[in-house]
Amino acid sequence: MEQITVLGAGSWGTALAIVLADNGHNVKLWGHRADLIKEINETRKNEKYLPGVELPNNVVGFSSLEESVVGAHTMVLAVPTKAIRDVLRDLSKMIQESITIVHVSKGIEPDTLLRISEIIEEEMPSHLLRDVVVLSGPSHAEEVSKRHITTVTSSSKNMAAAEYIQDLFNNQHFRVYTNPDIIGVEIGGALKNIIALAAGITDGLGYGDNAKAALITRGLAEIARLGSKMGGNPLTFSGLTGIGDLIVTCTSVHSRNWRAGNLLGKGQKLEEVLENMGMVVEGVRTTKAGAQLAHKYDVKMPITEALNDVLFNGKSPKVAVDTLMARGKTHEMEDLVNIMENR
Ligand SMILES: NC(=O)C1=CN([C@@H]2O[C@H](COP(=O)(O)OP(=O)(O)OC[C@H]3O[C@@H](n4cnc5c(N)ncnc54)[C@H](OP(=O)(O)O)[C@@H]3O)[C@@H](O)[C@H]2O)C=CC1
Ligand SMILES: O=C(CO)COP(=O)(O)O
Repeated sequence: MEQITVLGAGSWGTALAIVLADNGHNVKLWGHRADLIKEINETRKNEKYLPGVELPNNVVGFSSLEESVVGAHTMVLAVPTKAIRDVLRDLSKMIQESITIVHVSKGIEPDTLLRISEIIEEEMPSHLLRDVVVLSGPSHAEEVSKRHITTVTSSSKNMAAAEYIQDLFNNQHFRVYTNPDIIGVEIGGALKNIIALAAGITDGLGYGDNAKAALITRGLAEIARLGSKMGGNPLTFSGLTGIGDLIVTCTSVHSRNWRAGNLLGKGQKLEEVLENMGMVVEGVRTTKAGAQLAHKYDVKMPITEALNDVLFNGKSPKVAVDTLMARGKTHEMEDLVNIMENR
């Protein structure tokens, strides 16, 4: 059994701490708010992020980052993407030996357009970083924490590291696959949040299941077009971290991205929506990054661009949908076929 540190005591960090604890590991769960950590240690609950869920005794909360990392050579990074650089900078000052970082965040950094594994490689001194692994897939924390059946994918440039993480997390409720395509896995996991926001918007506007199916399918087409051009394997997008995560995020009330989109579709302003959500809505930043990536790689991403106009350029959701539907006619598969032929 191992000593593992989970960095980030929100919904996902806490749910993954439960999975690891169920597998017999000793888990140190670090959160930057002392009151939340006190609640976790005194009540075995994290009511804000996972109401009603009891934490196993082998999950111990820490509000000191320094104390939380003692004795661990594997760390799960489960903070929102905008906090990752700060946490890594602090972390690198507190460890002496090299570690494996498993990141579970779904986003792309605007402007730098870096994937999370690239940010980790940039921020961590190379002598302190053994491997970077991403664990991603259709997995709402609310269900994982209740031990409902879930499947995810472990991916790394080093397959031995991906398999090590597969072994660490895999259990009867939480089945872990491996995939060597870290680019495809990270792009699928990040960009599905854009489509989930859009699916929430069409639901909020009162459109039905046909619109939802259209968004999931055409959303997948634009994610695969971009991801393939960035070097991802086109097949990855038909896997758990592609279509799998699109389905679960676009169709579930658990999804914060879907819920935020739904409120936008009903007429609320973005600032108001984010203020009331109380949890991270990764798709907002990632939409900005997605539109920048579409431009950089010269790939058509009409849904991403339409959402970018709604979020940042004041376009109304209804006008954005109308504009999408009024675009010139096109072939369903042509762009992806061209990209694959030119690889
Ligand atoms: N929830 C889910 O089902 C899943 C989430 N993910 C991904 O996991 C990542 C984390 O999301 P999730 O746990 O859901 O988010 P939550 O909003 O539930 O929790 C985020 C946690 O990170 C903390 N935090 C914020 N900023 C910092 C910082 N600078 N330093 C340290 N801690 C910080 C928050 O603290 P505070 O209380 O102060 O805000 C909060 O405890 C996201 O990228 C998300 O896409 C992936 C799969 C499933
Ligand atoms: O990534 C998730 C499920 O796989 C969680 O999605 P949200 O961040 O939209 O809640």
